[in-house]
Amino acid sequence: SSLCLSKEVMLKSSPADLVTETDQRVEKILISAIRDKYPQHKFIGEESVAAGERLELSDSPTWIIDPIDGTVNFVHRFPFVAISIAFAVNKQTEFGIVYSCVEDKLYCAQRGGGAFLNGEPLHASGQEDISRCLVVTEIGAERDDLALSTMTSNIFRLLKLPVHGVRALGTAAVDMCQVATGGADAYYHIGMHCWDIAASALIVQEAGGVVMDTDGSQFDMMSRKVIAASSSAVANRIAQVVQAFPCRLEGTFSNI
Ligand SMILES: O=P([O-])([O-])O[C@@H]1[C@@H](O)[C@H](O)[C@@H](O)[C@H](O)[C@@H]1O
Ligand SMILES: [Mg+2]
Ligand SMILES: [Mg+2]
Repeated sequence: SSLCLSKEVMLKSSPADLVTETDQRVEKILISAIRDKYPQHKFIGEESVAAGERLELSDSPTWIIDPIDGTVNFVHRFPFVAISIAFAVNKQTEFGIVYSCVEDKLYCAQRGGGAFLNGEPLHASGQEDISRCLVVTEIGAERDDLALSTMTSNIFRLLKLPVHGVRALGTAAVDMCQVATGGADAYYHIGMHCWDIAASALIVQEAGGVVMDTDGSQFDMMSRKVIAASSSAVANRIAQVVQAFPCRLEGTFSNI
C-alpha cells in the first residue's frame, strides 16, 4: 500500500521510497504488451508487488520489471531514470535491458552473447587494484539508524582504503551498468530488489565483470545484497570491507 503525498507522488516503505502514477502506468503497459504475446509467462513487477502481488521467482519463464528505476530522481527531475527489464528461465537471467531514458542509452545483454550500449560492445575495466577503483553504490530508501549507520560506515571504510571515489546516481540499474562500460570499477548495494538489478547483473557479467553477494557467496538476485566488479580481486576486497544490514527477504521460491 502507499501513502498519497499528492495526486502524482505516493510513499511506499519509507519517506524516501516514492511511487508515481507514471511508475504504475508504465508497468501496466509493459506487462500487458508482453502478456498478450506470452500469456503463459510470469511477471515480477515492482509496482505490482507493491500493490500486493506475491513476489515469487519460480522456474517458469519470468519477466522482472522496474518501470522507473530512480523514481526519486524522476520526481525531482534529476536526470537519471531508467526502465529495467530482465527475462529469466529456471531462475537464470537469459537477457536484460536497461534504458537510461534522459541519456537515451540502451544497455542490453543476452546470456553468452555479450553486452552492448546503443549497439556498441561493452567491456568492464578489468581493474584489480582496489586503490585505483571508482566505486558506485546507493544510499537506498532505508532511514532506520542501523541501515544508515551501516551504509555510511561502508562508504567511510572504502574511502579509507583508499579508493579513488564513491558515486551514487540514484538508480541501481544505471549505477551497475557503469561497471559494464568500465566507467566505474565496482558497484555494491544492500537493500535493493531483484527488479533493480536483474538486468544489469547480466549486462556486467556479459561485459566480463564479476557479480556476487556482498558476503562473497554466489550472486542471488533475491538476496537484496550484491557486488558487481571489474575483477574477482576487487569484488573480494569490497566483500571484506562492506557489511550488510538486515533486509526483509524477497518473497518465496518455488519450482513450479
Ligand atoms: O524505487 P526505484 O526508484 O525503482 O529504485 C531505487 C533504486 O534504483 C535505488 O538504487 C535505491 O537507492 C532506491 O532506494 C530505489 O530502490
Ligand atoms: Mg528500482
Ligand atoms: Mg522503480
